[in-house]
Amino acid sequence: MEREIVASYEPKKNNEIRMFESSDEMATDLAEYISQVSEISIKERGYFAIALSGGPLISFMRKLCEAPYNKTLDWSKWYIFWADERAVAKNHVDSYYKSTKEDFLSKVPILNGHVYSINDNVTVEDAATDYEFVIRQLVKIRTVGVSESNDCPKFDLILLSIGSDGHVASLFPNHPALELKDDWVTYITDSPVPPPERITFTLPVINSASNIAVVATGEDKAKAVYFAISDGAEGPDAPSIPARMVQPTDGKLVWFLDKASASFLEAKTKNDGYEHPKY
Ligand SMILES: O=C(O)[C@H](O)[C@@H](O)[C@H](O)[C@H](O)COP(=O)(O)O
Repeated sequence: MEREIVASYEPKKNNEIRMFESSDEMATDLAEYISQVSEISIKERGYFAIALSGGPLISFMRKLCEAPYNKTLDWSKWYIFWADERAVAKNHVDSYYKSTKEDFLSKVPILNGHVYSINDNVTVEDAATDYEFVIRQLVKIRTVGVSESNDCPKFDLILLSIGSDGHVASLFPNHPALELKDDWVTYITDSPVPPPERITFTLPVINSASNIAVVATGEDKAKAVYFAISDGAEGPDAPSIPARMVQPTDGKLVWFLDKASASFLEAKTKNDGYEHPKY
């Protein structure tokens, strides 16, 4: 007898879930997705303002440095930001700027003047204030768009990766930074994942983006992914998963999942007697 397939998780409105068999397939699709979003943004606004973050993201963007994208994309219209950054020197091994420069920026013709990295010569608090100021200037002249629902910047694309605790950017479970409503950029000094000092976009800024993509790889993300994606998922940990609070106001959210990170979702969907662990 055929098993009944029931979708026992309900993806939220404006959420799309893409699952991949291999890292290569994910990288191919992510490059195509970023390319399409950049083309649409440049056509509609004349610019492409993209915010990056850490984790495996940059390696998944590797195909943008190859044909056809290295030749076809209008790189002169790209503006680079970071949704979060570790407060370390730009040449420090922990710096997202450093790894992004080495693995992406040095391989494509993005203009140096369009790369907005964090000031690494000041305290983490001042770095957050400076970064918000810079973004405010760019919103004024509309290099970065503005949200129709609030005065937040409307990045064309914010790329995030998810940690095993469900953190996105440098927004960690139960951290007061999750509650901020008026700040665009904030700082933390107590990150549970080292290094402790970081700056991060706040949830209102993330959720005001036109497009958000979250990349998840590895079985250690399966629980967080399930709680983040599934509206109906319950459990004491569920409400504290920061990735669950990522929900674009007017934009669209796409999840890029490898098989391991999607394993709880798939098990729940198949209704094949799999007893989902209770959290
Ligand atoms: O310092 C951090 O906050 C981490 O580097 C984090 O941002 C990372 O993106 C996730 O932990 C996923 O990374 P992996 O998929 O490599 O586990």
